[in-house]
Amino acid sequence: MANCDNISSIIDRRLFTEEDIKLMCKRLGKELTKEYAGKDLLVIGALKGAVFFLTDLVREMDVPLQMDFMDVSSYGDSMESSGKVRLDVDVQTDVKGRDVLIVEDIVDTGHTMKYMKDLLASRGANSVKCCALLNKTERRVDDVDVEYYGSIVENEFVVGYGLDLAGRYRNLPFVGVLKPEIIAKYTK
Ligand SMILES: O=P(O)(O)OC[C@H]1O[C@H](OP(=O)(O)OP(=O)(O)O)[C@H](O)[C@@H]1O
Ligand code: HPA
Ligand SMILES: [Mg+2]
Repeated sequence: MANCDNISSIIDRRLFTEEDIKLMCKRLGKELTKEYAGKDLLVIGALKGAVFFLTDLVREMDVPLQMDFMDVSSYGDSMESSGKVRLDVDVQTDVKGRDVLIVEDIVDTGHTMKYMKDLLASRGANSVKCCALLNKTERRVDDVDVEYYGSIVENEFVVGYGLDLAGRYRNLPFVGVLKPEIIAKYTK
């Protein structure tokens, strides 16, 4: 395990500052307010990565909505997807006939998003769209529509604002890239 005495000792580069993220949430909140006006919206957050983005995003949305969560994971302690999505905790809400918006921190290979979209659609949701803070298009394996996103991100492993490496660094208030020597401690 790598120690994290302070942020500057582990971060190589900051890609998205707190201000950048705030602006993305505001822009997306406005777009989603238009999209879901007059609809019976159910927002589903993908735990654990989406937790900060979801709570900031929904507070920028001026529509009545309900929230639920699904705990899905496929990375474990690795920087590569296992290719298998594990559903640890399911939603408690009946999605039949509902307009569903899945909120994610990142769409990378697309395995997780495709899994969630297919599952919720198979349960009879009226519509299933998604909103991700980051869209790592270069790494896509599964062809899945990402209807709303904050920014495209290059093919680098990022942490912060919910995004983790082996469960750590989620609580950084910005998104950045770890120093190579920190990554090395997790990959040897
Ligand atoms: O597009 P993909 O290649 O599937 O990657 C994206 C998914 O991977 C991460 O979750 P992870 O499995 O690490 O679980 P976590 O959200 O609990 O960190 C991230 O939060 C997304 O849910
Ligand atoms: O770049 C990433 N960082 C953290 N978690 C992730 N899950 C998929 N891609 C990433
Ligand atoms: Mg996740």
